Amino acid sequence: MTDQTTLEQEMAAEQRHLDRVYARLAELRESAVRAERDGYRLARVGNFGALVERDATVFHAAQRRHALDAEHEGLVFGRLDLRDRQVLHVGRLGIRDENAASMVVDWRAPAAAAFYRATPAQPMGVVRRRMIQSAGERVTRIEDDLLDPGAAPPDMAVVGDGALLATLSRATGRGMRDIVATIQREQDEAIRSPGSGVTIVAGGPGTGKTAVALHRAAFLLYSDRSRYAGGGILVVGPSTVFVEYIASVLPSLGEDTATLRSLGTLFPGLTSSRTDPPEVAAVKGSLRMRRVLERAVRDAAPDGPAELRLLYRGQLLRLDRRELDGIRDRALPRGARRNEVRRAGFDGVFAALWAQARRLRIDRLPEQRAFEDEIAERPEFREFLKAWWPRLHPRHVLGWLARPDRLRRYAGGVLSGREIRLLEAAYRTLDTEGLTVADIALLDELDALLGKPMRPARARRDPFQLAGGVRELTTFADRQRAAREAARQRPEDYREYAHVVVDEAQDVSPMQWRMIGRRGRLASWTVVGDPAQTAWTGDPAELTRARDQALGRRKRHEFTLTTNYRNSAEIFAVAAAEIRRVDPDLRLPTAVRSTGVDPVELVVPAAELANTTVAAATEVLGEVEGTVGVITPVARRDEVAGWLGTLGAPRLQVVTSLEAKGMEYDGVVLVAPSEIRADPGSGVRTLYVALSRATQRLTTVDPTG
Ligand SMILES: Nc1ncnc2c1ncn2[C@@H]1O[C@H](COP(=O)(O)OP(=O)(O)OP(=O)(O)O)[C@@H](O)[C@H]1O
Repeated sequence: MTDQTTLEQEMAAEQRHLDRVYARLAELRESAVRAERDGYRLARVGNFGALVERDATVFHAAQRRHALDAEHEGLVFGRLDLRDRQVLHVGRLGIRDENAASMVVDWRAPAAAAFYRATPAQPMGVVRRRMIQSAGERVTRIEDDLLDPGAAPPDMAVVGDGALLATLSRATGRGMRDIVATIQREQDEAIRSPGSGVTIVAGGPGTGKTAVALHRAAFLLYSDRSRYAGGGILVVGPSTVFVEYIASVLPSLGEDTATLRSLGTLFPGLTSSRTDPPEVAAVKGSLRMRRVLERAVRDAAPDGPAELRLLYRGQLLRLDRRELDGIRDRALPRGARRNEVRRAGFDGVFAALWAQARRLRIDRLPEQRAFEDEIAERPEFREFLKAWWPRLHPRHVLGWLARPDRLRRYAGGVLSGREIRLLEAAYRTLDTEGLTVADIALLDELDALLGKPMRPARARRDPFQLAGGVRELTTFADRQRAAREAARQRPEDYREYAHVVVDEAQDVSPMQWRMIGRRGRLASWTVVGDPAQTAWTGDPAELTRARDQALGRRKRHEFTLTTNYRNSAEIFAVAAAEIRRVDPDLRLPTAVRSTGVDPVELVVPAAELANTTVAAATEVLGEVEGTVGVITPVARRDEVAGWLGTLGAPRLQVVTSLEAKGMEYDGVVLVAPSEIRADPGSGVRTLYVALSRATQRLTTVDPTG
């Protein structure tokens, strides 16, 4: 127990430092605003010298002001007392006093690494590590670890009683929080792993994989801003619900240049959040679909003309279906892209008509060139060409799969009879229900196979080129600002990301790996996931192959996280028992927090499921301050949402067991868990995910019979 006076004295000392920091912050902000204003005035002079000077004022000032505004809350969260008596305060932002002495070290700077990594066994020169919590500009709590007692001066106080656990027990808001103040050593190692190559982070539920991935993105932006903000960082998550959940973490760390996308929104112009049943997703996600799609893109357009008939100088020129198919085949050698070789197809038609005209010995037949020009003038011939070899959008070709005869033709010998029937049933509702997330990867594949129709190259904008055409000297701040602009201006189908982060990677199908891989050819990667949570029921070897292909031969750095920070020990025990059904030897993380409250398990007659669910949700809403997730089998989502109406809005969210991937709620009501488990492919694993979403309360409601 810490004595009260010591605690008060230590808190007062930290408060004095914090006051100085905020006073300095106000000064910096004021001078940034002034500099920005003066800079604009200077720029009006318009000569080169003034522009260069503006460089040092406006850009720097605006960037600085932006950072100062973004990082106000919880600015300082740590302190290190080192063996050499030096004291470092660690925070969201680096700040120096008027004599350039450090008041706060940025958490991503090398000097701050010891804050996260030092242990009693390896103190890294740290005698005492202090965590500082604050609300607004007031210090509310401090918590010390004495790492090197032998080196501690006799008057060094050590105070506090478990700030990490206190942080973990706080209620969850709608969005994920950053963990910058409490990053743990094993997490820090993954966050600061080298920027190049592939960093793979594994670990069970709640071990902070997502948090690590996002903090790593912030770390990379700090360590090499021109590379990562310039080229861009793409963060891919499983669902729209998840992307909304994590969207505020990077901005809370002062970074807003990364692009966040769900797997259903990676293809430009078409999006989906609808999921297929796992056995359908396994077919759509299989690499064998590539062969099916290759066949489709070689096929005749369904409503295209069956033949060409043309009256030329009194004679009928005619190309029948077989001849037209032959011309298309020859114009489309393997690997050619249909939209890009239209010209070759048209040339084939001209050549066949010319040969026929010669065979028919048509009277006064002109030279070949003149013959072709004459035909090309005819509107009905031009209409024919457009209908016979239209410019195809991937969505057109995907629509062809909804015709059972075509699907069987494309998939015959590639997919099994059962798989074809599954696809047939799934695509029967394509026009009414729309695309699913798995279709988006197929569209992207089709896009690669079809190629883009030729269009004139557009001039690329130089993000550093400023108004007036003067390419100015660029400073760090200048580039940072340009990078932010570049992020905003990136085209929707941008593919040159410098870094790609893939979250919940265990659920990325082979076809989805191909889609993501196309966007990361030049990238280094961070891949996080937990194989035990996968809903993938297809061929695991295919999955590895597709993933390896996307990641290339880049050097891999692997990390495993071992502590579950999300679930109470009581809740995780239930989830752990579930996964042990299929994987008794799996190494599971340790849940660090106990609430003393066991999950509630209700089994009720089917007729009472609705009432019991509403009652359970009401009770859990009363027990926790933060969010409540009602997790349902996929088929029951709308029904359950109907039972609940607006209950608990906006704290309560209804999600399917598949949408629950990566999510976290303070309380969870899980509806019909045995229906989720009943899926023979991935049921148990999906249920394991659903059972491990809650931080404090879990109630399951199962219907009997
Ligand atoms: N070092 C930490 N300090 C405080 N909170 C942490 C820490 N690490 C993780 N957390 C919290 O634990 C929870 C789980 O983290 P996260 O969602 O990143 O885990 P995950 O490994 O991605 O989980 P899952 O695989 O179940 O989706 C989050 O609320 C996160 O903020």
